[in-house]
Amino acid sequence: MNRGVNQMAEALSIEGINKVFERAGKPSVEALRDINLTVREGEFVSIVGASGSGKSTLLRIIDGLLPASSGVVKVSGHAVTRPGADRAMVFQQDALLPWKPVIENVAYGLTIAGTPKRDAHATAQRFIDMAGLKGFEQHYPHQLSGGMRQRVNVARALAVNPKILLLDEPFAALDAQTREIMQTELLNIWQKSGTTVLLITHQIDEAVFLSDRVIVFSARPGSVREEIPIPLPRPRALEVKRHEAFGALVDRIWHLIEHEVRSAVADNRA
Ligand SMILES: Nc1ncnc2c1ncn2[C@@H]1O[C@H](COP(=O)(O)OP(=O)(O)OP(=O)(O)O)[C@@H](O)[C@H]1O
Repeated sequence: MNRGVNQMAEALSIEGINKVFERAGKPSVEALRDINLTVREGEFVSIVGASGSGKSTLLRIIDGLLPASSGVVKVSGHAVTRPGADRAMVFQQDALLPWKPVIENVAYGLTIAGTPKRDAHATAQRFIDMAGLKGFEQHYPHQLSGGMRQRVNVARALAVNPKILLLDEPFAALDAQTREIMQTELLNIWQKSGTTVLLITHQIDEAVFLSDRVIVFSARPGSVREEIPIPLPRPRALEVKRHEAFGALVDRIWHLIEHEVRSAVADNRA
């Protein structure tokens, strides 16, 4: 498998998405305003923005878990109306089945879709190997570290061969060192699988390290404030974080959202 073959083809197209949450007896909440964004096949794109700027809401709309108030999301040209096998989501919280070993957790999406067990396990094994979990096939989630469990989650999401992998702060619960290791693991898996990735993160350095492009959201209602291309060469190793160009990109993005992050923090304190 190699990435970048179809870099010109659009994997995801978000067209004029608005989202207003109506609340009985309370003022409605405008979460997203006129979001327009396209992601090419094999591209790695991150969204950063202040807390409450609608990032998770957008990911849930893309996944088909939540309807938009207006606008359309298309995956490979087809409008999204509900969750589907062309999208897979990984959340911050562990979503593994505690009573199933790693191999069955990774194969789970395939078996419920009717894939014969032998084939499902063969595919699962491929992604277990890719995620560096060889030897842990028969371990149960409680026998794994937090970082390993998140790797199982990523392997499970990729095993169903989604067009797009949606990652909602997947490493937020991990300590700083494990998080950095997971970032490189994710890059390795992404390079090998060729999947299109849309990642939400609060960590600007994580977004810069991983992405081809970083989308900066304004404060609520969330809208695309700026798109920053990340021209750092690939493959990337953690050393790239020490380069001047890396620091300059992180600074630029931080300056774009600093004011909004500060006001979101002040709101939460009030
Ligand atoms: N079901 C809901 N009903 C009402 N308001 C909601 C609902 N879900 C989200 N919101 C509001 O929509 C806004 C956007 O929330 P969302 O969780 O998408 O932001 P976020 O950028 O992902 O935040 P964070 O970075 O803190 O996770 C917030 O003000 C939130 O309170």
